[in-house]
Amino acid sequence: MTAAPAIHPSILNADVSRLADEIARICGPGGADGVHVDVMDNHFVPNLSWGLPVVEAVVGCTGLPIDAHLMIEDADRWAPAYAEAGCTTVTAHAEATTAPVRLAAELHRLGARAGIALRPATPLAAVADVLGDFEMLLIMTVEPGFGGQSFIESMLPKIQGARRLVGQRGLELSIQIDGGVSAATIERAAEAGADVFVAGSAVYGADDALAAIGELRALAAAHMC
Ligand SMILES: O=C(CO)[C@H](O)[C@H](O)COP(=O)(O)O
Ligand SMILES: [Co+2]
Repeated sequence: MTAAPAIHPSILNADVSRLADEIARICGPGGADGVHVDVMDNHFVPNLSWGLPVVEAVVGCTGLPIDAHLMIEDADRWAPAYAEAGCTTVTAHAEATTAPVRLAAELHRLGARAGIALRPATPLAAVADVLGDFEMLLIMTVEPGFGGQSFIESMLPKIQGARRLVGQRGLELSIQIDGGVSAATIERAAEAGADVFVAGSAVYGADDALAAIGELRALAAAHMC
């Protein structure tokens, strides 16, 4: 049995003109376990979001753990600054780092947890040998770049494979999924072995964000392996 599920709302589709209020909307009893901040550079993905100044502002306006998902090229160069900015976890894409073990060590030195992310087309085998150096594996369940897409069901075996590997090797590794997470999809992802769930539109598209988080958490908890 894995630990309790964690729900990390993505602020990608929040109202950025009122970001502090939008973050306050997910805080409170039974609220978010962390804030997921998507950084996009219009090179690694065909979209541009925000960079370090906005992430620093988010760190400054909540006591929740901040989870930076870096969809940027040359993560080896840029990721450490997000650790220095106070992010709790900094996740780089496996496709955008040439030295993942060295990067994880640098993030740890700066006081952050290290995450490694996989695009849907990148197999688990690409990172299997380095997972012991990371605290979190992020399995993308949409093509990175945009919120509001449909969950890619064919990622379920990858999640199962990751959970198996964690068990076989006794790793202390969170398995996060990101993209298309909703009340309609979270149960299958939890059954497959995910334990950290990023949800953007399912939370920020709801009138009552706290209720949406509570529903997702309850569904995941009832189906975690
Ligand atoms: O990394 C991302 C997109 O690349 C976002 O975190 C993700 O898409 C969240 O939005 P939604 O829950 O609406 O799919
Ligand atoms: Co993300």
